[in-house]
This record gives sequence, C-alpha cells and structure tokens, in this order.
Amino acid sequence: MANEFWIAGAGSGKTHKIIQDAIEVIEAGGRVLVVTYTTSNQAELRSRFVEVYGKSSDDFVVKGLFSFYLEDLVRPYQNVVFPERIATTAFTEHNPHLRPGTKNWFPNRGEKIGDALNPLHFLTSCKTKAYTGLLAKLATRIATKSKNAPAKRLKDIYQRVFFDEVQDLVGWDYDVIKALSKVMPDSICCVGDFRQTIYTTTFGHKAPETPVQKIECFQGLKFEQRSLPKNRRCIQEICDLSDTIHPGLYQKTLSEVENVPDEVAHHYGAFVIKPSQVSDYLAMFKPQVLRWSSSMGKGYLPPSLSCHTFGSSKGLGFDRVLIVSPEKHLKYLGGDDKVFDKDKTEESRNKLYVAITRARYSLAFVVEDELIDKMQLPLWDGDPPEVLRGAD
Ligand SMILES: Nc1ncnc2c1ncn2[C@@H]1O[C@H](COP(=O)(O)OP(=O)(O)OP(=O)(O)O)[C@@H](O)[C@H]1O
Repeated sequence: MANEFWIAGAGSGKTHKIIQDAIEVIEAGGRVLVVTYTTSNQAELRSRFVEVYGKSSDDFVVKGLFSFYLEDLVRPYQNVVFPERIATTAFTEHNPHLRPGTKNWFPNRGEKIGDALNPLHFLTSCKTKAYTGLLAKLATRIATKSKNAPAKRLKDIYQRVFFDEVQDLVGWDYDVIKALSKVMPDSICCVGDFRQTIYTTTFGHKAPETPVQKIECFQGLKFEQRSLPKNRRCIQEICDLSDTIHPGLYQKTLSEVENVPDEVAHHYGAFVIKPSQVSDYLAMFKPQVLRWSSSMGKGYLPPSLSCHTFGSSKGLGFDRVLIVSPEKHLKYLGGDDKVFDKDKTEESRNKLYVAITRARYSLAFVVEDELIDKMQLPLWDGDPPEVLRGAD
C-alpha cells in the first residue's frame, strides 16, 4: 500500500477512518501517531478513539503539529545544528525577523553564518525556544544534515503516521512530509478538506500554498489520492446549505443520514432567528452556540454559556447548532454573493462552511431585525413544538 492522501468534505468520515485504521494497526501489535494542528481536534481524536476502542491506549499517540516537530523531528538530532537543548517553542504568527509593520529584517537574523545554521534565525535570543513558524524549516535542515535520521527513528516507533487537517499545512511542512515519505513510503496517511482551510501553520508565501499546489505536491510524492463521497454527519438540508458556500467548485454533497432520531425530530433543518428569540431558542433546543469570535453575541447570550468559536469547532459535530455570524456571512446567506470577493484569503468563507457543517440536524443563524427580511432561510416560528409543550 502506498502513502495515502484523503481529501473529502465535512462530515464524510475522515476522523472515523483514522480511528478505524488506527485500531486495526494497534490490534495487530503496532503503534500509531496522529498529528493535527488544533487542540480541539486533538481532544476530539482522543475521545473518539476511546469511544470506539473502549479504552485509551499508549499505542494511540496524538500530537499537535509543533510538538511533533519539536519532539520527534528536531530535538532528537538537534546536535547536528545547535548544541543547547531546545526546551520549547515560541509561537509566531508573523515573521519574527521583520521590524514590525515593515519588510526590513533585524540584523544578524539570516539563515546561515558561513556554512553553519544561525541560531538566531530559528531560535529566540535565549537559544532554547524555537519559533513555531520556522520549525518545519529547521526540521528539514536537520533531516538533510542527519541523513534523514528523524524519519528513520519515527519509522521505528510508529507503524502508521496520520496527518489530519492537512489543508492547513503549507510551504516547509511539505518538505517535512517529503523527507518522511522517502523513508516511510507506505505508512503515511494525510487527511484533509480544502473547504475547511482556516488556519495556516506559518507566515510567508513558500509553496505549496494553494489547494492545487498542495495536490500537485502529493501527486509528486506519489501519494495515492482518495475521497469519501458522502456526508455522514448532516441531514441533506444542511448539506445543501453548505454546498452554497463554495459555488461551482465541488460536486453536490449527498447525505448518508437517512433518519432524524425521534428525540430531535420536533425541530430540524436550517433557520434564522431574531436576537429577541435567542433565549427561548436556547431553552427549547439547547443548541451548541458557535460564534465568529468570543466577543460576539454578548447582548443576548448568557455570560456563563459554553460557546465555541468557528475555529475551535473544527472537527466537532453537534445535534443542534446556533450560529452567531458576522454581518458579512448573513449578507451572503441573504443572496449577496459578492461579499467574499475582496478577501485576501478564504478564511471567512471557509469558517462559514465549517460552522454550518458542525450541525447534524438543526442549525439557526441569529439575524438582526433589519436583515431578517432579506434572508432566504425560514424564520423560526417561535412556537414550542408539541413534544416540548407536553413536557411542561
Ligand atoms: N464509515 C462510517 N460508518 C459509520 N459512521 C460513520 C462512518 N464514517 C463516519 N461516520 C460518522 O459520521 C460522522 C462524521 O464523521 P467524521 O467526524 O469522521 O467526519 P470528518 O470527515 O472527520 O468531519 P469534519 O472534517 O467535518 O470534522 C461521525 O458521527 C461518524 O461517527
């Protein structure tokens, strides 16, 4: 079996596949590593594993991308480049070598000093913390200087390595995958969905950056491309709404969910509600609230309510979802298909897709009164369903 690259839509069973494959490897006496970017997805993978396997296992190892780079690819062989132990990472959203707001570099931050690597390029001034945005580059340099020793070590420890949310990887991350795949030609599985690209692991513009470049990269590395054709989480009505977010780019999503369970059948589909209806809606249906940012919805959401941001909801699924979106998203849903045209990245569009596809059976958007008439989704009628009236 060659290395694999699974690219499939939301709810299609990518996590399910990782868990099933992992259990197969573990039951045959092997060990599995799953690398993923977000902490919420790390927690989801661990809990889904326990749900299916019945218990946790030391042979099912889940790591964040930067911990993986540091612990498995950098630290074990770091002495080929830097003698002092790299203790931890320093998170870098932007290039740490540029003077803020300019394109000018601080002095002495170039990659090399003569033939040697410059610690100040990869590490903070104390030389014990590695910049996260340059960890993949450092791992690549260490792989070259150590004759790919980290990949060989990894192969000895793990029979199968999964990279989940592979859409978020860019640039040097792919050099890492290239180095690993030279030593592990049949035990790497990369899984992702380009419609859910909402993060990027580093700054800069090193290729591959676009979905097309990334697919070409996997093809160049001879990964076998696979897909999962159906959505197994969301009912068809929610799949149809999710399909409107990237018009013309993907095939129609078909739902594999045939029945709405009795306990939620009194309310399903996609709706809009007014801010004044939020408290009744929360009381009646107990949806999981997803909001663009943690500062949104404060005027009508109870302060103690546990909410996810769109970003932290990635990888998760809920029977019912209530979405607090920025006006831009609501305008899009109201038929203004130009709202994303000037965006420099796909983040906003993709976050809307992620939020919609978390819902299994019902979702509702909170829409301010002045926009509500423009919405194409039905306004929730506010009536308690029969089944809930009976419970009063
Ligand atoms: N082969 C399968 N058989 C039965 N149930 C499945 C199968 N694949 C997925 N499911 C169920 O469908 C739902 C969605 O699957 P999963 O979470 O694995 O999708 P995903 O592709 O990882 O989603 P996302 O990218 O949106 O996070 C889950 O409830 C899962 O248990």
